[in-house]
Amino acid sequence: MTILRSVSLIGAPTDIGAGARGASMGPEALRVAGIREALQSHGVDVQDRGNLNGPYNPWLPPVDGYRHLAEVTAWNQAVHDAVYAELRQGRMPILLGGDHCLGLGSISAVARHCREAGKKLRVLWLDAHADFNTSELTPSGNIHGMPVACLCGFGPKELVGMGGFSKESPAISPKWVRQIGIRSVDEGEKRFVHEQDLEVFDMRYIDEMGMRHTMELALATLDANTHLHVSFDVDFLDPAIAPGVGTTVPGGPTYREAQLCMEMIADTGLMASLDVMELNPALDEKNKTGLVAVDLIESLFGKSTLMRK
Ligand SMILES: NC(=[NH2+])NCCC[C@H](N)C(=O)O
Ligand SMILES: [Mn+2]
Repeated sequence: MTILRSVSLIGAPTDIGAGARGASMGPEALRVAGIREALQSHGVDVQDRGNLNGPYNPWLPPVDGYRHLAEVTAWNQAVHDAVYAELRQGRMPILLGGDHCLGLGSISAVARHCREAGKKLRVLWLDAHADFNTSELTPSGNIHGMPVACLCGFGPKELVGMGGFSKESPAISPKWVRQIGIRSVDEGEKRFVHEQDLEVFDMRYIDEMGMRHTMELALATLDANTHLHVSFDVDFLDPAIAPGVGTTVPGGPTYREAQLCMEMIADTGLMASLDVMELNPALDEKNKTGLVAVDLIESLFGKSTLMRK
């Protein structure tokens, strides 16, 4: 039940899977917002591994339902390798995105590590979107709308196969995923989410049942042998507190709801890897969104805003 106290920051400065340019500046904005110092103040050993490299963004239209598939693959392979290397060293990788297509590289590395270590995996997907599109369903071709589907085996072989997985034996099962904060799902994508039985706690659910009950369910049935991965798309948050993202959707969790969400994750002591995705400084206001993201990450590492010890 101990949180890994050795963390490695991995920057992935690209917006290759997104529908707006600018998430490529996310890693630096998180550093400027003080992510390293914030974690250190909670006793975490932090190594900043710097930024990964990859192809530039050619900004082309989709081909066969995918935008920039070759470039997305190259970036994800770099992320996969870097995340996997940290896990092998017993360190906790924190991926600084970059757009959410990179969740594929990150989580496939986590899944590979768990498979080898005989660990169970639970993925918490904090997002406004389900990111469960396929090339047939996508309205945009933007691959940041597809990583969850790819991880579950539905996508191009370049992405589905990363880490030695395949359509027959994908990186994760939909059963391992809990999505929280969802409020924008495309029509075909919605059908597919139901078909695959993804467990989605959408905003209507959070409105009616509250964040506490939501997180109790999302974190139920974890045990000491579970690797908890958190994929935090900053657009999970209400745009009032987090305007600096490419695909804002109104009606997200408030500051307090988000804090409670993070604190309850921290209470499990099981978080072993994290993605912080989609921060877009070009759309932000004086790095306000970067700062709120860092504040919430502190809560994931046990900062309590209240009178708790
Ligand atoms: N990670 C994200 N911000 N995803 C947004 C996806 C938006 C939309 N569902 C699409 O497929 O284009
Ligand atoms: Mn997302």
